[in-house]
Amino acid sequence: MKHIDVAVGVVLSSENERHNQDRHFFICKRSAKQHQGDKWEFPGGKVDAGETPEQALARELTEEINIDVKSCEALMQIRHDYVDKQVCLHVFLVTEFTGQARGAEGQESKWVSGAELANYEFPDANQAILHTLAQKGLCT
Ligand SMILES: Nc1nc2c([nH]c(=O)n2[C@H]2C[C@H](O)[C@@H](COP(=O)(O)OP(=O)(O)OP(=O)(O)O)O2)c(=O)[nH]1
Ligand SMILES: [Mg+2]
Repeated sequence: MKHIDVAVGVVLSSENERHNQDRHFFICKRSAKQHQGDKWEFPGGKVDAGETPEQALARELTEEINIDVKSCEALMQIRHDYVDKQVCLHVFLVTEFTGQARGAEGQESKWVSGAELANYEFPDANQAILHTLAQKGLCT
């Protein structure tokens, strides 16, 4: 089966808020023709040959959502088997960036609160991300 490494950025709003619970997350909608199409995602993409996951993260977030990552931390790695593809997601928490996040490839995108994340359909592999964010008190 096809195996791919993917860099994924959980981008947190940089507003100077007092409570973690108030922080917002930037999410994008995958296009209908992509793998796991029409689902929402944390922006990111495939790690190219010769790239580290962190380098891929910076490149993909510039391409897809127009930001420059200034600070990030590794959150977790998730291996997941879809019927047609095996993915390893290298998930980072992006805590500082410059630029205005937007769907730079024409995709639908939005900032949502931690509580609102539950209202969006993500690929199955993302359950573990939402669980970890909840454990860290970043979403409910
Ligand atoms: N970006 C992203 N990908 C995810 C998430 N959850 C999840 O299972 N995936 C899977 C779906 C895809 O199989 C893979 C991402 O690959 P991709 O095809 O979007 O990579 P890419 O951005 O390089 O896309 P492309 O230019 O080839 O269309 O990871 C997520 O939250 N964000
Ligand atoms: Mg992508």
